Amino acid sequence: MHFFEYRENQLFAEQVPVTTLAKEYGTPLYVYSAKTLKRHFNAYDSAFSELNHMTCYSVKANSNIHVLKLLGSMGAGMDIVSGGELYRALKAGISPQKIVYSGVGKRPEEIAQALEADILMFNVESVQELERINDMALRMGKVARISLRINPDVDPKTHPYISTGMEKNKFGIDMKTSFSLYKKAKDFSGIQPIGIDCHIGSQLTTVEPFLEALDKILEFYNELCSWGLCIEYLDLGGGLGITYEEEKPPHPKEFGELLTSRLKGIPLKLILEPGRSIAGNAGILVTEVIYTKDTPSKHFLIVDAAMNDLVRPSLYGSYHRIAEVLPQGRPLQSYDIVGPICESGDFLARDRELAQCESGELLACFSAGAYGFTMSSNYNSRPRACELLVDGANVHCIRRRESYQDLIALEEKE
Ligand SMILES: Cc1ncc(COP(=O)(O)O)c(C=O)c1O
Ligand SMILES: N[C@@H](CCCC[NH3+])C(=O)O
Repeated sequence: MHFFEYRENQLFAEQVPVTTLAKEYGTPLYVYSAKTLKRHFNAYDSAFSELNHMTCYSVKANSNIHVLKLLGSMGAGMDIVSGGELYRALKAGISPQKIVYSGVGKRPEEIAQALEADILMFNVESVQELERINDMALRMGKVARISLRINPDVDPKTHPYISTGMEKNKFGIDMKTSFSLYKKAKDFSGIQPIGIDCHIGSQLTTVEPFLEALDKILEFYNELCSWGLCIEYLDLGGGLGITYEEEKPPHPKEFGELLTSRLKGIPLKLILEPGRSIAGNAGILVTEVIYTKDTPSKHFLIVDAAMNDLVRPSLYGSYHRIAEVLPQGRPLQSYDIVGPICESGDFLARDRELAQCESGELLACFSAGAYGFTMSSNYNSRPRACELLVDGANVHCIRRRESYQDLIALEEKE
């Protein structure tokens, strides 16, 4: 459920016509709905209200500091994967005690930054990383709270590029090695194991893989308890999918109920790291048709948003619904909707049925609030898009459009 709706035959972002936004801020343009972000966060967070839990929004999904502030004001913690994301989270006023740090390649300076900030815990992804955190904590006179990220070898049944919990993936530590590491943890005086972590992938549309992973993790937890190792936190990561096309992922409520029934009575504090399920359907990308072009085999709509703005279709073959901002009631036509970038892989949609369009018309690309702007680049020296946050009738420009000067700013001599 989101607040991008057609009224009076035109698309609105909450109370504001999208045409008004495009006129004032230009295109390509990311538009987020504050009401949708709040609704999604509440739906997710309240689904676990019977459990002692903390919802740590996954910053990588949409890391605009104003989005982080909004979610932080609702009580969200943050899941981070880099020093840059830590910087953003702290700047957004998130308490370090609500920050968990995942990622396979934490660099020494990033570990130092997180130790300095005194974050809640590191989700450790390798033996060498654990040794490094221990050494650095000792040198800095700190004790690092950690979880091991377990790789439970479960198939999440999602796109292979975003599967993270199978043995062949680079993420986490296999169960056997994890057992021996928890046993050895007492030799690491700079480390305090306080949790177990697991994140098996993104855009999961069924609950079975989550439950399969959870069962394995709970067995693991019982084993740790039998050795007398007291773990306080169970971090189950993110990964709950959304509807882009016809997927029917479980509603957060259903997801919450299932996990609650498995976890009730177990003395663990649950951490969740949702990203896409909070931000995905809270954003659209607005683009203008520059040209229409017919070739012997295709009808092309050449639009002003490209793979540098939204890479998901090019990278994963992902589907994003695309529709006219001002429907004209014209007959349908099959289009390839492509950007101006010099790559044949630069497309937002292929062979897509859409009402016939003309140059100058606006299109909205839906479900672009997560992994949209955060994965954008300057390829072909294209300034990155402007981001707006609409809240009722109020419009906040939360990132201005980049300028040509911005493109070269870091290349100029001091
Ligand atoms: C460690 C970790 N936590 C949380 C997430 C957020 O996942 P999603 O956006 O699918 O909820 C990711 C991304 O897949 C991740 O790598
Ligand atoms: N970037 C991916 C999700 C990756 C999640 C990060 N672990 C997407 O757009 O679907």
